[in-house]
Amino acid sequence: MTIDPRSPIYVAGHRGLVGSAVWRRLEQAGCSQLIGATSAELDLRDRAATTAFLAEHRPAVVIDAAARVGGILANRDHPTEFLSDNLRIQVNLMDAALEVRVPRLLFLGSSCIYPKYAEQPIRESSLLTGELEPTNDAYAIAKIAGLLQVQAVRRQYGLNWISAMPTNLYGPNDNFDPVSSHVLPALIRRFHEAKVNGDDKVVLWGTGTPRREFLHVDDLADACLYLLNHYDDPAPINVGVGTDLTIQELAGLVARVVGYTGAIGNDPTKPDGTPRKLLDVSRLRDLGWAPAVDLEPGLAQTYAWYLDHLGADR
Ligand SMILES: NC(=O)C1=CN([C@@H]2O[C@H](COP(=O)(O)OP(=O)(O)OC[C@H]3O[C@@H](n4cnc5c(N)ncnc54)[C@H](OP(=O)(O)O)[C@@H]3O)[C@@H](O)[C@H]2O)C=CC1
Ligand SMILES: C[C@H]1O[C@H](OP(=O)(O)OP(=O)(O)OC[C@H]2O[C@@H](n3cnc4c(=O)[nH]c(N)nc43)[C@H](O)[C@@H]2O)[C@@H](O)[C@@H](O)C1=O
Repeated sequence: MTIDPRSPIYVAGHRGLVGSAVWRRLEQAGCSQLIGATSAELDLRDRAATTAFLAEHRPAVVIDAAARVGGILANRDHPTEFLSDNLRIQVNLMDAALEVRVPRLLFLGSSCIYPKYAEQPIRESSLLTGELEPTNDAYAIAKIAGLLQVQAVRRQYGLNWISAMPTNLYGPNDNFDPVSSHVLPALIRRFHEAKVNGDDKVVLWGTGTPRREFLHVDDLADACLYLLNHYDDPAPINVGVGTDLTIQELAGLVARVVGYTGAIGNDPTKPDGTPRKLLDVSRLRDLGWAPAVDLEPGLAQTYAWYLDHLGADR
């Protein structure tokens, strides 16, 4: 199945980290009928408004990059909203897409759907084989419900919908808020501010020992288009780079890119989360896709973007 660039494509969440990268990638591919709406224009938690929007625009493709997203503390401290908002956003969007029989839909989950102690690297078949990481179990359950909805619609209605499970992402348009962000943008900001203020120590949350895998969002966007053109299977597919590093090693890399030369400490009172979640990306590699952006140049590009947008609202 190949996406027709002249067909209407709705990118839900098109101003976010992922949605904006997907939008850029689709533009690059010559897609001329892109549809987007901010959450102020269309709150996807509003079922009637979502149904009306899909009925009006009748997209041929929907990419669901709209969600309540955040780092480890945001997830830990707001499980109610991470469960409720994400369930409502995805159920409303998929129900509305089903009503108008959208032929192709890509749902985005996350590597946190897999068990906390899954065998590494994590294969798609590990789903539901063990307990979830408690700091993000609400978010993970919402995402698992989303991929099951995709499978149910495929089975019952024969629509060619798919799910992808990306690893931790970073890049332009990320959330750099010190409390609600993920680790990579948080560290870019913290090391930058320490450099500017002449601080001699930056403190990391947790022990620094957890391992994480980081994929540049432009690679994810490219993978999304690739999957829409080449993937047609009910099973979710992992999207990652296939290598990981410790948070302490990541901090060293960010410090080097930012030009911070002071000490790096730890705050073990903050949660570590999952010890490791390296995705097995062999199914995606076998389909013929591989990432293009290495971590260090990707970090440098993201830091340059951060400097260009200092003080700007997302
Ligand atoms: N960031 C990461 O590391 C990872 C992300 N993912 C997945 O990728 C997807 C996108 O995440 P990401 O881009 O990082 O998140 P962002 O927070 O950067 O963007 C989320 C987008 O969702 C939109 N949105 C949120 N709530 C609503 C709502 N009620 N109605 C309409 N739109 C809404 C926002 O719209 P607006 O800007 O208009 O308010 C925003 O553009 C999510 O499904 C996430 O689970 C998966 C793995 C890792
Ligand atoms: C993508 C994925 O992201 C989330 O999971 P996570 O990978 O644990 O998220 P994180 O990026 O916030 O943290 C990664 C690691 O880094 C450490 N850490 C150090 N210092 C900072 C710091 O300053 N900020 C943050 N956020 N973490 C820090 C932190 O303690 C942890 O050990 C899910 O909730 C869920 O949203 C999801 O699906």
